[in-house]
Amino acid sequence: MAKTAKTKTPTDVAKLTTAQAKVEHMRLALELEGHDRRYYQEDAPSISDAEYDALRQRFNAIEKRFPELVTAESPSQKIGAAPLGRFRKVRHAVPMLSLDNAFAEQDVLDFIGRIERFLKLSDDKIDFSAEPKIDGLSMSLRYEGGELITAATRGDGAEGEDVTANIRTLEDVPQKLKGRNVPDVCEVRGEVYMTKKAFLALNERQKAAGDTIFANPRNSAAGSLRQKDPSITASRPLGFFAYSWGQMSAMPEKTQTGMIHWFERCGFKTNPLTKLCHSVEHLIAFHHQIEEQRGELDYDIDGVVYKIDRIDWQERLGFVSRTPRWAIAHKFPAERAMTVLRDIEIQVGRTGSFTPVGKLEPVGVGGVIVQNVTLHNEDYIKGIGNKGEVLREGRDIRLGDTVVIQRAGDVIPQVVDVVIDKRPKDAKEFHFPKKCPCPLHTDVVREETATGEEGSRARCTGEFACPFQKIEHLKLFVSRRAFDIDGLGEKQLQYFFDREWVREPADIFTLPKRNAKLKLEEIEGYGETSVRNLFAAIDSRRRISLERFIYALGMRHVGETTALALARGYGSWDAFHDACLKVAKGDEETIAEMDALDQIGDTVIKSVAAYFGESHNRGIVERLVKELNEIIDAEKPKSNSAVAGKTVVFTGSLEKMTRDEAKATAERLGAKAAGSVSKKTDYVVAGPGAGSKLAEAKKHGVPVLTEDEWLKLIGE
Ligand SMILES: NC(=O)c1ccc[n+]([C@@H]2O[C@H](COP(=O)([O-])OP(=O)(O)OC[C@H]3O[C@@H](n4cnc5c(N)ncnc54)[C@H](O)[C@@H]3O)[C@@H](O)[C@H]2O)c1
Repeated sequence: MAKTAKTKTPTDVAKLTTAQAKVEHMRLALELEGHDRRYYQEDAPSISDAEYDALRQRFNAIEKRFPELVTAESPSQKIGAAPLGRFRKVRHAVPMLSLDNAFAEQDVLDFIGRIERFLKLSDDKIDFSAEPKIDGLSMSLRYEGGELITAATRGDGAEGEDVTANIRTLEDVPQKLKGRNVPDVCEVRGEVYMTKKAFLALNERQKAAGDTIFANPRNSAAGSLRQKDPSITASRPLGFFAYSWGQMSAMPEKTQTGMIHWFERCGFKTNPLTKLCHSVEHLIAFHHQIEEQRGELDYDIDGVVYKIDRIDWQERLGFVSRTPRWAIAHKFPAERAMTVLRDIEIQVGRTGSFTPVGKLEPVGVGGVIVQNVTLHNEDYIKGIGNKGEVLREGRDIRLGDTVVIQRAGDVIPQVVDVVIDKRPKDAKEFHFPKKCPCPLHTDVVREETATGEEGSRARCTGEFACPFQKIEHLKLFVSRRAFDIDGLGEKQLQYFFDREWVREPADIFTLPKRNAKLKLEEIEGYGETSVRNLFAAIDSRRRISLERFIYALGMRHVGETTALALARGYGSWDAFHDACLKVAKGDEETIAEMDALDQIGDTVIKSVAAYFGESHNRGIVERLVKELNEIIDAEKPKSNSAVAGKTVVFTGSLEKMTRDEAKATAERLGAKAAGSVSKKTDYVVAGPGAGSKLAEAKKHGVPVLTEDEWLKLIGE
């Protein structure tokens, strides 16, 4: 049963204790990682950009106050997300970076102040190139001998996806650069976007054909570009504006604006609103002017980018982790609109958590028709929750209310205000369900937070008995980081689920056996080849690593990192399974053993106990294991390597591997990969763009290795 709500507003960062900061830092890092994955890899964000920016600002404020919490893995050090396996990977010759954000004018003044101090300027005049910030996706186009040879997305900044065939279908991208004396190697970078008109027309066509409806032009541009079949990309109207460059064998110009004109001479389109500004007043006036024009533009923009015009100064200023020091994005405030809330529906997620979704009278906000709005949780609807402090503290949301919704280049907008004057007499209070809307009508409880307190989210207690959770769990089971079954995406899974062909993970593995009856090849969209490929993909997963297997079980609070920690801690499935059964029975010794494992605490243990305490779950696991050939033991960290017991910090961008890979290799060899440099650090491995950590290493006399030296040291 739902307990009484607790009113909680986040503690001011300045008042956080070290312990509180650590917990919140970890929680926010996990939350941001999830959002990054959904946004960059799946083109399907679940919160608005404004909400995301607010989370990130708080996260950054915590790291600023507690710099010891910054690790190489922190979202503040990362760009975008690693490319998915769908496309060939392309390593960028020069990393593709993100941009620092300014929200208020003071942030812009601070940015300029930092530049003046860094360059030690006194009377020198700084010129800026001010450019609309196009809300699309960045692209790097590599030309050799003037010919287009590769096109890659940003990915995680170091590696992107090879989308050359798709990019070749864009009219705005020349196959061959125009003009004489074009440098031998030119990497032209810019933004791929879809106009608002094209986006609305595409959605109409998608709707008529019963296909995916895109949430906004950015998503539809990303989705249209990242198609396996280039003819689909060709049928979608995508534009490209050039504004930047990567590797250049020679620089044809000395300024940013000069380069923009050069791009035009090469045959590219550049944004016509770009302006050379000579002072901060100029920049701010330009920002206001573009903000006013924003609604009339045919493409989405979410701010203005200011860049130092002189390229030699850009080079001197360099980078700080994921952003250049010489540029900043001055964002626009979120767009708002007023509409009526008609209904509230409850969506049930994989772990049974409830998300109330507000059904709105459709309204246009910044070129997008909005019909749904996330209402987060019960407290939020009552106006008392964490998110409730946004303008409407104390004001609840009722069915029939006129609400102000906000969207900032985002997908799921949020309610920022309730117009009490417009509240109709018959506006109805919303009673949060005490039973799950699934056919089983299971009880609902309030979720616990990572620190064990009562959270604001409600959750169905049905676990795998609840059909809503079952399908969500199956989606996780086949996802890329779990069993990763090629050809078995959400759509196919839903199809099989609705026909009761797949109701639990083991059913996936018995599909080939049952096909004589099911005849998948007769389903529309399938054929003999695709069914053969699907079965081959299923068979190839009958051998799986222990950490993936544990993650795929979908236990609450057991994400990838925890799954890895458990796998490493127990080594084999038998040992882990045995421990889980004992934990479920309350065996104190086994609980203490699990508790002693690195990164495992009370919350995970409770969740393991709850999961294996259910006979239904034990049956699911048992039937699944029977279908597999091998659950591969987890590799225990090696202790006889040259780096066993050493502490290493990776900084800058690495050329031959991602930071994640580097860290994982170090850990496998028994080293500890730390996030910050101290006297205790044994090695700092520094790649291009290394900043403060390199300076720290020098200060403490810690040996600094190049990536190659590191690889030599570990014998790879
Ligand atoms: N809603 C979510 O769940 C979610 C998740 C992750 C990120 N986001 C959004 O994405 C933003 C962060 O994304 P990001 O790291 O790509 O940074 P960013 O979008 O704030 O800025 C960097 C990007 O701006 C683009 N850009 C457009 N015009 C440009 C120009 N003229 N010059 C240079 N760059 C230009 C480039 O693609 C570049 O990669 C956040 O502020 C957030 O709003 C949202």
